[in-house]
Amino acid sequence: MKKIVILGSTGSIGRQTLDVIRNMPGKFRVVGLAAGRNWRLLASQVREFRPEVVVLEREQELKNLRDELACDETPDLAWGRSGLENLAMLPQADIVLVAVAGALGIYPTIAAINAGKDVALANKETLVAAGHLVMELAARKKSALLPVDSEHSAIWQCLNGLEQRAVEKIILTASGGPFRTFSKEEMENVTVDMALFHPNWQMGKKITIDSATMMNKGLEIIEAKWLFGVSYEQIEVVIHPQSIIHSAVEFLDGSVIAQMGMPDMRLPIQYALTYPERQPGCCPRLNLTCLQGLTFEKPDTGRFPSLKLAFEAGKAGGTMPAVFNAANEVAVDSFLKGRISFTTIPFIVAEVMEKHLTVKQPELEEIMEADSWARETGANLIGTFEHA
Ligand SMILES: NC(=O)C1=CN([C@@H]2O[C@H](COP(=O)(O)OP(=O)(O)OC[C@H]3O[C@@H](n4cnc5c(N)ncnc54)[C@H](OP(=O)(O)O)[C@@H]3O)[C@@H](O)[C@H]2O)C=CC1
Ligand SMILES: CC(=O)[C@@H](O)[C@H](O)COP(=O)(O)O
Ligand SMILES: [Mn+2]
Repeated sequence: MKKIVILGSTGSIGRQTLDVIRNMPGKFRVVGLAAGRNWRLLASQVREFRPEVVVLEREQELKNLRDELACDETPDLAWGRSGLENLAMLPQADIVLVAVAGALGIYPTIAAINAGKDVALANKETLVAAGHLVMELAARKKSALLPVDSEHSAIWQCLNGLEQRAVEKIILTASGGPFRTFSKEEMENVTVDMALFHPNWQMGKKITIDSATMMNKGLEIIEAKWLFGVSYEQIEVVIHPQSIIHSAVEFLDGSVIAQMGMPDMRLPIQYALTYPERQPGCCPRLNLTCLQGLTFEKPDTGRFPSLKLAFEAGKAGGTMPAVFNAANEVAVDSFLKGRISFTTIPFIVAEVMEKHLTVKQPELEEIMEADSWARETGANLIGTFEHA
């Protein structure tokens, strides 16, 4: 039985991971769970899965959880970044699933790899900000990085052990989000609720906004570069509104292999957890004759500048992708709070990138410094918008 730690168990990926595990009795034992503030949901997960260690973001919610679980057999409890990192290194764990949102994921991912764990990585921001460090560390520690992001799981499945030098290009599919057909002017007036309505996937708020700006695809371009060792010239984004083809690989001989399935994250989660095996699970089946048709379009970088910014950040390298990511995180947060408009998000990211002096081959400390600088610079810019 594989022993698993889930970081971000109360979120969209975390809850779906627990569903996968629930539907594969006898295959997994949940030894650790971490969440942010949703201690009530965490308490019910603790009662169901009986982990040995549980972590929350802050001490105050941890007290609530302790009181809530008082009559039960209580697991070891911890809080904060150190709690998260220690949980990622839990000696009895075989695999750590990282599904916290944002650059916060860097710390437990590095901790898990350092402890020699296999890492099922949903958190794309980690590779965007610190890809060169994480990939090098994983290779050195012989820790497997198992992609969970649907497109990267698809590419991984298409490659299926084939040599990377046989790859001509990676075709990264994108739904285009809720504003795929909107004009620039129409996008200026969209509301938070409109942006939170993804046509195909139910996800956490941050990634849902990223899908609407197509920043998600930008982050995924950089994630793919690190996971599959390709150049940016070998990555093509194709809009595929139905989200049935999760991505494809074109090989040197012209053959294109694509991975298909219903848009349900439980399939890539399950594949990462059972790899290298395939096992029956709870995912809905794809019936090709029931599909209305699969369509494809070129992305429009005029309406969705995030894609262009991602290629620029990735090609600049060094600390620039961390700045790209952090500026986006603050901008998305401000949009969700109603402080800036939707189209201001990529504008803020572009402005912050413009001001940044890239540090080449940065250490983790320099990446985190660049991340903090970008958040502060982004926040100041956002302030000028509010007072304008
Ligand atoms: N959702 C999806 O379908 C997909 C998501 N991803 C990626 O996976 C990651 C997670 O996304 P998603 O599940 O949608 O996000 P959610 O916002 O739904 O979940 C985030 C999780 O992280 C927890 N969390 C937040 N802060 C902390 C903290 N300080 N310490 C510990 N836990 C914390 C939250 O806890 P709480 O709620 O208790 O505060 C929650 O459990 C992102 O990087 C995203 O890009 C990738 C592909 C698809
Ligand atoms: C489910 C998943 O992997 C998301 O990253 C999804 O791909 C978002 O859809 P977009 O293609 O709209 O960004
Ligand atoms: Mn994805």
